[in-house]
Amino acid sequence: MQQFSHSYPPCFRHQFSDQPTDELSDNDNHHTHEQDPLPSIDLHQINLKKLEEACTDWGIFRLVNHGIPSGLLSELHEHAVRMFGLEFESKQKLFESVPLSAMSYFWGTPAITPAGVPLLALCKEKGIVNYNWVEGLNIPLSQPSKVDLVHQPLLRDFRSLSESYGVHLERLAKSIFGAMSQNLELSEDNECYLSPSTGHLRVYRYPRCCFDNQPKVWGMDVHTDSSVVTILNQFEVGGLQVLSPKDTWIDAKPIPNTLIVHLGDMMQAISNDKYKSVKHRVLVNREKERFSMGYFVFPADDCVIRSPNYKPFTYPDFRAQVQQDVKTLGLKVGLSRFKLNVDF
Ligand SMILES: O=C(O)CCC(=O)C(=O)O
Ligand SMILES: [Fe+2]
Repeated sequence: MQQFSHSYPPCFRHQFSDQPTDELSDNDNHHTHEQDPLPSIDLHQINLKKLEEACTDWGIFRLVNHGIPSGLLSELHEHAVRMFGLEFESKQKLFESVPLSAMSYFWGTPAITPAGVPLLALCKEKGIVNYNWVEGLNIPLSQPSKVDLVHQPLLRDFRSLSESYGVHLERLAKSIFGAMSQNLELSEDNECYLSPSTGHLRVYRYPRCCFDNQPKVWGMDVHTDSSVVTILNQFEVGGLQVLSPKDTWIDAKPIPNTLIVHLGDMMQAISNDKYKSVKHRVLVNREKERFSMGYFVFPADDCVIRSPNYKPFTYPDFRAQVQQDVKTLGLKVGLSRFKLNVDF
């Protein structure tokens, strides 16, 4: 067994015996020069028409000229590599010693409660592998600096880098939402549809996965995000796929100095289904670990979403329904739970 696999949760270790190689795999595709199929939006000069098309047809776009210093992104990457690379048992202990409001650690599922606790204990040692091949850190950005991490320098520095990154993400989310509101002609009464205080960051490591044949294992299986928007940074290794307007899966490759913006379920509801909450998934990689970071932002808790296709509802109503469905059915049903005139 590889030595570095000791940083993996035990359920990610057992298939793991060969050497990593430097060859590029199919989804390690950041150096290919094919044309990027995703629509691209320039934050310096948002073209409203192009944005409208991207939101209506795709529900996802690539953001260029975002103005986040590349040094900040590479520092975040280095810290993530160090933190996830700690031996699993000490990593667990480390995160147990800090309040969930500062940071929480999870693996096997991206579904966690608002407090940061995984919703499902999916990691089975034997039998069908139905957990996602991912480890993550959840970092709420709402109460910056209130948490005392003085005795944990690695986490303290990471938290502080995350807060600096959060300031940029808030700026980006506000600009993008502002432009979408203009296109949708939303009134100023709808300002609560985007509440930066709900923002949180998820940092992921997708461990190498050596399943050759079946069962099919996902880094993250097909889903839509519940957010208004998600702003994603992928480091070096690809694997993210999105459902295109033609209903085919396409690679959303890591391209340096660009971010990926997903529209989430809340944005689809706010736009009364004019905009799409994009379906996406993450492939596993045999040769390389993958790191990514997603920022998720939601409506204010007491903000009622009113759209003709939907019963009035708040984001906490939606989240509670998702959590119940994940617990009882093992999957998120999503927006159709809140639509008018839908039979279950
Ligand atoms: O890691 C990625 O590229 C995507 C993560 C994602 O889809 C999510 O956290 O909802
Ligand atoms: Fe997602």
